[in-house]
Amino acid sequence: MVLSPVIGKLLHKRVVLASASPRRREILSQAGLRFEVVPSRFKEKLDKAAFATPYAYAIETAKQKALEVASRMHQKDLRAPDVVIGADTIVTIGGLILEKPADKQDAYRMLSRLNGKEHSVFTGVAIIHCCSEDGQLDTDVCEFHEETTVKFSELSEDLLWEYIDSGEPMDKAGGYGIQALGGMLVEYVRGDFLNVVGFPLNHFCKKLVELYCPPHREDVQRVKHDSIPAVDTFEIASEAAQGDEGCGPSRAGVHGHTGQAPAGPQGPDTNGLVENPPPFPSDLLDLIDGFKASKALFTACKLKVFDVLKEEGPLKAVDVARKLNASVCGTGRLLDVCVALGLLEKTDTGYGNTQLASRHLASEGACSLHGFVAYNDEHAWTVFTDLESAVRQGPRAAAGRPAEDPSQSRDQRLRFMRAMHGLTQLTARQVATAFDLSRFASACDLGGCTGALARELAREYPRLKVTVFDLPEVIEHVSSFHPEGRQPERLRFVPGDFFKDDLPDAQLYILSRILHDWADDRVHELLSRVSRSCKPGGGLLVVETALDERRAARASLPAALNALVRAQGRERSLAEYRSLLGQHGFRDVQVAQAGDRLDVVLGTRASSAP
Ligand SMILES: O=c1[nH]cc([C@@H]2O[C@H](COP(=O)(O)OP(=O)(O)OP(=O)(O)O)[C@@H](O)[C@H]2O)c(=O)[nH]1
Repeated sequence: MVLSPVIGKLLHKRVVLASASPRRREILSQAGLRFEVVPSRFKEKLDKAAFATPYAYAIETAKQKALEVASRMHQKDLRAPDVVIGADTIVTIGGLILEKPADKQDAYRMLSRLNGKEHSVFTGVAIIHCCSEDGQLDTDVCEFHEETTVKFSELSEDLLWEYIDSGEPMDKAGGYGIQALGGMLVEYVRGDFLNVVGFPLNHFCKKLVELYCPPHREDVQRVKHDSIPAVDTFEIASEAAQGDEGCGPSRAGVHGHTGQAPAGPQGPDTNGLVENPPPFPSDLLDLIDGFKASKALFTACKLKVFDVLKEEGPLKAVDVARKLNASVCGTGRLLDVCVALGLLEKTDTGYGNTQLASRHLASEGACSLHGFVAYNDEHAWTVFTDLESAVRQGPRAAAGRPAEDPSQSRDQRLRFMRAMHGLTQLTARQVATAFDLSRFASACDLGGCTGALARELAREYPRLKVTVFDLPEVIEHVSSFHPEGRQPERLRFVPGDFFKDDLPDAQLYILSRILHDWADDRVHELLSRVSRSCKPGGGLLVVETALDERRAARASLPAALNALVRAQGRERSLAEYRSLLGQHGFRDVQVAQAGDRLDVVLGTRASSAP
């Protein structure tokens, strides 16, 4: 990936975004930057007439915003962050600078000015490197601006007022948000779109390259000879950065007001020539630390940090600690780590959940993965400590251990059900719609657990009747997963063992995340039972994470390792699933993907027995 080396330069630094703008926060976090948010208290009231150009005004405002945060943080802790980023977006038309409208009338004045015309959007950005020494704050400022041209269509008064009444203009420079409803006002954009939204990401990354990955010495010589800039595009420079001696993390590469890094040698060797240090292994360090990040996430979930903050956040560390009955120091550190991991946000008022955390890490909610996290913390974590012996001796080494049996105890069973419920809810829609299943009037989800997939199927296909068939000790707990009460009429739960009992009648059988739990002999036994129950023309839908080269390596890696540490069962490739269905009398086998982690295989029962 070309981009990561540049943003990666900031990964091991404490970075603060000195902005209250949710758009800036989103743009930077989507680019993979890890940072805290501390909105600036600098009043945007500089004398515009004192600046030679509109962008000089925007840059100065951005700089003052960032400096205010740096010095406030320094005064508070006598320790400033490593980097503070400030930005200011303005709109200019006919020599006038437009900022955020003060009220609706002001928004109307601005939008009327822009109506039917071209205008410029400038964002000034300041990247401030801080250093606290002997109680003194020392700063290095790198600043730049970006300009984008935007043309508005001819808009009616009614439309303008309708837009103003939507409330959208009020916190946006020039009184419109191009990324939302305001996009409808715009005829064309020339330049960086994200610059209009509030942060020129591309230019920012180029600046990081200049700051952290100064050109090779040879390139500098080439510049002299050819007059071609060594870092002429961000992509080229960042590619170079991957093997570049100039990518060290030290402040040595960070330079002052112009933002230009020196192109000189990095250090002499005995011949007076440059000794190139190896590239800094940021990705490797991240990998080494990866397990700590997982454990921090697991611990925060277990302590219900995300639940507390969802209900009562933002809260200071001391208040979170009190609610968790935990130490203030330990809680503070855990919260800061969660900020760095992008799970929490920190502002003046305290710590709050990111949207991701509220949605997926709090224990309640349709998209909660809290149960899945707990399962990984309490079960997978322990099982994976056996990875070394599984690798040395192969998966059979694990066969001496008791099978990974989620029905061992009531608590373990419930934990497993919670994990499966969260995971299935997250993917149910993608699975249900991977194929058009409307030709089936009835379906039976074998091992369908809490019915999360069955419910989605019933919702998606209004004439489909769905049976969930699972062990009695599983079915007994189903109601606790659907606290709203009654199940939909077309959904029923039947207790039974798919290896022993008659399978319920259905036109479509579903085995979702079941086959990988079983060794080959058991898979054949199960598929032949399904095949016998399924009438010609009926279907079998298999849902699994297949070991497949098509998928990005990362997504199928955990599955590959699961197969090693599990006492029985194994992951299979798509070709194997196809062949298994074929061997058991299913024809026209088709494959589809459900999201980036699941494969769905659908076969139709042939009329002749296999
Ligand atoms: O199309 C869009 N244009 C502009 C915006 C948003 O407008 C504001 C610009 O205001 P400013 O630069 O002063 O930033 P603030 O929001 O006040 O936050 P600071 O704390 O950084 O001063 C900015 O939020 C843009 O994102 C838009 O959303 N769309």
